[in-house]
Amino acid sequence: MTAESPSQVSTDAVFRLPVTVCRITGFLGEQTSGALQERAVASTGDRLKPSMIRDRELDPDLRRSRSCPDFEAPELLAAVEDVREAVEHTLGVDCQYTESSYGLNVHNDGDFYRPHQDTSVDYAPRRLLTFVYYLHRTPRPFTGGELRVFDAALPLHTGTTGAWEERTWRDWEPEHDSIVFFLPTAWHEVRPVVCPGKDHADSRFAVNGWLCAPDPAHRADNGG
Ligand SMILES: O=C(O)CCC(=O)C(=O)O
Ligand SMILES: [Fe+2]
Repeated sequence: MTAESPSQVSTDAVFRLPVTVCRITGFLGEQTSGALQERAVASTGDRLKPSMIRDRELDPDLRRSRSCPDFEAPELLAAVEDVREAVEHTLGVDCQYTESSYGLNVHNDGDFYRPHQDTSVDYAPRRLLTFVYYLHRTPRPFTGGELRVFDAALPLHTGTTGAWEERTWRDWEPEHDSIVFFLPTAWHEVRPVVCPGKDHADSRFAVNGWLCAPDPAHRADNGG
């Protein structure tokens, strides 16, 4: 062993760590989730716009779905607040003084969202926690549409990164009335949806949002 190479670990070695996803099924119960599902189905026509990436760009190679940014789901937000502390403990994040932002995303036949992160240093850095709540008709009228969450790949030595093709992952079913929470830094994607009938009511509906650190510019005591 020489001073220059004290370790036998390859310079290409990569740590692969599972990313924690906190998933709750039967979250709102049959009646509340059914009512929310009906409101989601009723969001059609002009209310649905092609989904953007980074809140402002259309990129059909990266994301294909439609979104309703002004969808209201106060009962869901109240339930998220009820489990917030438990989720914080599980994921190791503090969201006590956060503000939420959310919208409805609709995936129909052939729709997808390629691997991405919900936050980065220069995009939406105030997002601290991602949540996605799923709604669909029963039995599930589509296949695919799993939420794929990639394991983290950390180089042991600076200068090497895990090759994208060698990534490992876990898929989560977008089951009606289930919700997942994960850190917005996690790499994730929506697998392509197969919904042969193409009926809007048969879509994969998801209320997707974030708990965000407050913007200092909006503080009530700002400047005081
Ligand atoms: O619908 C999902 O499962 C995830 C959606 C998503 O990743 C996003 O909107 O940023
Ligand atoms: Fe995302």
